[in-house]
Amino acid sequence: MMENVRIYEVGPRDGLQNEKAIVPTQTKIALIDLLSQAGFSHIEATSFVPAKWVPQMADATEVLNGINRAHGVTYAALTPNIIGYEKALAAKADEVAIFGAASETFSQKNINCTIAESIERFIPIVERALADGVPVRGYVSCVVGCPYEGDIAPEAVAQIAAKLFELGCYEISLGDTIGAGTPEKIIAMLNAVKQHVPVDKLAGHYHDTNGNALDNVKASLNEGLRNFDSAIGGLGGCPYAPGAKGNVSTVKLAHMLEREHYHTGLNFDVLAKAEALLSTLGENHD
Ligand SMILES: CC(=O)SCCNC(=O)CCNC(=O)[C@H](O)C(C)(C)COP(=O)(O)OP(=O)(O)OC[C@H]1O[C@@H](n2cnc3c(N)ncnc32)[C@H](O)[C@@H]1OP(=O)(O)O
Ligand SMILES: CC(=O)CC(=O)O
Repeated sequence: MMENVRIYEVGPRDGLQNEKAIVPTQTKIALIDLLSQAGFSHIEATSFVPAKWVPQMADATEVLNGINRAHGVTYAALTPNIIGYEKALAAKADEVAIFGAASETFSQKNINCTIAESIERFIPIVERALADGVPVRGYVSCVVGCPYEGDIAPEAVAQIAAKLFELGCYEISLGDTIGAGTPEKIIAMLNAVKQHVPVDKLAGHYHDTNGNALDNVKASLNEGLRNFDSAIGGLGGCPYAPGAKGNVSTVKLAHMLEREHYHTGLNFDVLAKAEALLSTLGENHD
């Protein structure tokens, strides 16, 4: 029997946050509505961050209010602090994500605080969310390389992954933010993290800057991971990670997994329609 792999679609957030021209709210809604028909259990729809930090996500409330919610699909949003969490809750996000980093400099540039301060900031979010019955996912950025500090030690990743898991995140998504990973580096990082977080609570979130993302997924499958993030059209990047390119493309990832005899449950015809919609945006994707 084929084993299942869950693909967590992050295109509407991680993909669109880095588009140069502001994408109209109705286009974002149309994209999420299409993706909702593709068979994903989880779609990261938006993020509740100040517009001065990420202007592209300024319409987070309108996006969540405008979509047609499909049965069985969890619509998630990034929440950097309690203000973001309150807004996400008001807009009826089904799940929220807190996002830290294994690099001090990236933490400062991306969320304007140290790693230790970020943990203090996350505690009230997780407490509130768990009391409200809202699942919390935790991200660790820069799991192999940082655009400011270079190589990141696997133990630094393990430390923050462990903290986020202890706080109450149900899953830790390991972000190769700048696509610096190679299978060897990813395996070393995973071996450190697996000492602290069960492998079935880990997800791989690999950007494809250097074309290694699919090989990094294969290496992670060998290490026992069965959860991966991807973005439709290979969209993506982070405004605070210079040079970061798109996430691994959902279609490429799903095709590779099916070739390797894993079941994704995704409908390739619907994914093709979503990619066609993206082609109207004009840049940054394949
Ligand atoms: C690898 C990746 O792709 S990660 C995702 C991409 N990166 C991001 O989204 C960047 C996220 N970063 C941020 O959102 C910011 O750094 C923050 C919110 C975490 C911290 O920013 P700071 O400017 O230090 O926040 P601070 O708490 O000082 O608040 C500044 C102002 O923003 C407002 N604000 C704070 N948080 C939020 C929020 N979540 N939503 C809306 N407004 C907010 C405050 O009310 C305050 O407003 P005021 O100036 O009118 O008083
Ligand atoms: C929050 C993320 O988007 C993760 C990353 O790419 O570092």
